[in-house]
Amino acid sequence: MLILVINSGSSSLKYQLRELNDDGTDTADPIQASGLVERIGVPGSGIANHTAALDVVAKELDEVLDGRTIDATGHRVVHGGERFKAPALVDPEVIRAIDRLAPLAPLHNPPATEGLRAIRNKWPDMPQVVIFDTSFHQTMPPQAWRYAIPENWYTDHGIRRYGFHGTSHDLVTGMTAELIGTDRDEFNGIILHLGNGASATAIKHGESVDTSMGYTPLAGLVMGTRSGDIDPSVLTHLITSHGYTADQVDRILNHESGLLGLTGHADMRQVLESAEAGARDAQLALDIATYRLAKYIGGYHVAVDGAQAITFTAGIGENSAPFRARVLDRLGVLGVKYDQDLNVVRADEPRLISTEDSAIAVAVVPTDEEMAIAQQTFHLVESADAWGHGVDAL
Ligand SMILES: Nc1ncnc2c1ncn2[C@@H]1O[C@H](COP(=O)(O)OP(=O)(O)O)[C@@H](O)[C@H]1O
Ligand SMILES: CC(=O)OP(=O)(O)O
Ligand SMILES: [Mg+2]
Repeated sequence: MLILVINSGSSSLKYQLRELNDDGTDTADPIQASGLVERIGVPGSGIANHTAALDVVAKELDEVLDGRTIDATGHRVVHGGERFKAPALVDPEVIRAIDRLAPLAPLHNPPATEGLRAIRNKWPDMPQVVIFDTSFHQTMPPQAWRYAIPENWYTDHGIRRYGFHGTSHDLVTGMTAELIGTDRDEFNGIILHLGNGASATAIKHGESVDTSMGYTPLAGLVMGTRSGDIDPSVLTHLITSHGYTADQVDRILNHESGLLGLTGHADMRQVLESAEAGARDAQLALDIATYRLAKYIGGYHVAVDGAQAITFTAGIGENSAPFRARVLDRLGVLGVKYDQDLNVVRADEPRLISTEDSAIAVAVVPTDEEMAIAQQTFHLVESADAWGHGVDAL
């Protein structure tokens, strides 16, 4: 089965065309094509919107497909609100529901529904599946997802913690349990997804019980360009006393803060290089980022009643031994011990970097959101087919 995976960002569209076996597993060479359309909606880029971006993708795919047809498309959708606790097969009502969630994710959900409609218009018979970043976190208990604000802000406006990167946290939870030889149902741990966006998730009995992102993906850890946690009064103060508009504050906290705001570099590699070269701002940025991350790990160790493993994943988590070392060096009080020789970049497979006598296992596990989306799309389309045949037979 050929599955197109679409990840619509606010100004970009990433895609992969993946080939799966009849049982839903990857073929030997699963990635048939992949690409990235950037600068969507940026004046002068020639790509006005996500519909135009999909025209570019369709042209690129035509050459690869060589007459074969795509069987289904799986879309990453950032916000599924409280409604979508699992992947869903797309119909017009589902698209409208995602549209209604747009106020919760103004940069992410509108491009996603534009993509859904564009594909429906281009390939009307192709099944589409939506997979939500928020779904995995719907198992959190209210003590983790409610904010201490008036109840009607939640009931009237949906203000609560949702959490993101769920596809990755879910996949990596299963892989970590397998790595340490525990049934997923019995696995308690902490997953650190550290990419451009970064989030930590507390896992109890294999499910999310807390996560560092909140109402939006701005909350929590220090990220490439996002501030993470900040006193909300800072925002109102900048607006009422320093002449900022709400839009400016929002843009600066999302796009000009984090590592970029502290050092001028959003990329962790550059921050580590400058710190090695003695730059004070880069050293401070690393201290802020690793100190905050270590505090989340300590908190989540409590939240899960004792973590069996701490897992690093995504761009920084998988590739940066120096960043991992700076975090782990802060966890001695928890009895965490790692092996410097194991803490190096190695082949793309899950592995432990802790010592035998570490109180908590430390793992590095490569995430693969596209693979997970393709597999979930496959299974939903297959079961819908089975259901469809069942209905026909009645
Ligand atoms: N070898 C490395 N050392 C440090 N950081 C790295 C390395 N390789 C990648 N990164 C970081 O990973 C980040 C991207 O992570 P990734 O998970 O690919 O992001 P996203 O999918 O959110 O775009 C980059 O900002 C970069 O700083
Ligand atoms: C939700 C989110 O933060 O996604 P990304 O890491 O892709 O920016
Ligand atoms: Mg990512």
